[in-house]
Amino acid sequence: NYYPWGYDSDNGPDQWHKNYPIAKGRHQSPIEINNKEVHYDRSLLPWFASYDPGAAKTILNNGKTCRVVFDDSFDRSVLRGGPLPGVYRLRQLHFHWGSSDDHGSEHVVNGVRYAGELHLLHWNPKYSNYLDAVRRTDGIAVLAIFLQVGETPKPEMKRILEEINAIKTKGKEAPFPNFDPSILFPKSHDYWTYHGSFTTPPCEECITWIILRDPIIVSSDQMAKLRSLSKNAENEPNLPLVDNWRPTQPRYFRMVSASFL
Ligand SMILES: NS(=O)(=O)c1ccc(C(=O)N2CCN(Cc3ccccc3)C2)cc1
Ligand SMILES: [Zn+2]
Repeated sequence: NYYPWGYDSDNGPDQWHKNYPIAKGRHQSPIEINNKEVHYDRSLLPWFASYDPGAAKTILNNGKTCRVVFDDSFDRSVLRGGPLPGVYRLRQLHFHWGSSDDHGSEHVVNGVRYAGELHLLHWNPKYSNYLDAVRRTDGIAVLAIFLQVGETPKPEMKRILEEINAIKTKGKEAPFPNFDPSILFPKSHDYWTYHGSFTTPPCEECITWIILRDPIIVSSDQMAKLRSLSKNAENEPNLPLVDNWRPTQPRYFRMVSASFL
């Protein structure tokens, strides 16, 4: 009796371990980042993204998030440097957000919850494909950027949010050509990094997390736009797609390193 995972009380984060035992592992994400416990590592290198706008393909609503998919059939859009041993291919980006502006991010910084969190997922092409990379501790790299509500929103977010009307319900997909997600990055590349997992099932512990210290500013209206997505299919009763974030998990004996002082 397969019952899909979600974020409700009967299929939410506290239940995931029943079908995905790794969810109770020792390297789970997200986590709380506390400045007092961070290791300031001056040897950490800067990271670089070299993205080809032509790699952007489609934007979709899978009932769990809003995702933009990129062509990852060769090293076309890559992330490198920082804690990474080589180049990692950009495969998709997606968001997590709350039901109101005061929460919605997955990682929490010194007790601060942001309105949302943008994840750019990359995989290590030393493995034959994404599904193989998911099974390796150095298989995946996710660049995470916090969304903070403010008065001067980032105009670059508009392109994604304009497409929301075309993907209102689960299963809807629309062409999303010619988009370079690095236009969404904040000015500073300062980051924290640690080893963790997918924040959704299958919760594989294959991710090198690179979390930018500085958020990007979005407007309350832009967050409302994300909340206008539905997790149901077109012909079903409307269920708002909100609060698609996993609570923070135990850090156990993991080190969080910072690239900045
Ligand atoms: N929030 S996050 O960045 O951690 C994140 C969460 C989920 C995904 C995601 O789309 N998948 C995780 C595994 N992958 C497919 C898959 C691989 C092996 C077994 C089963 C299924 C789908 C990507 C990023
Ligand atoms: Zn995510």
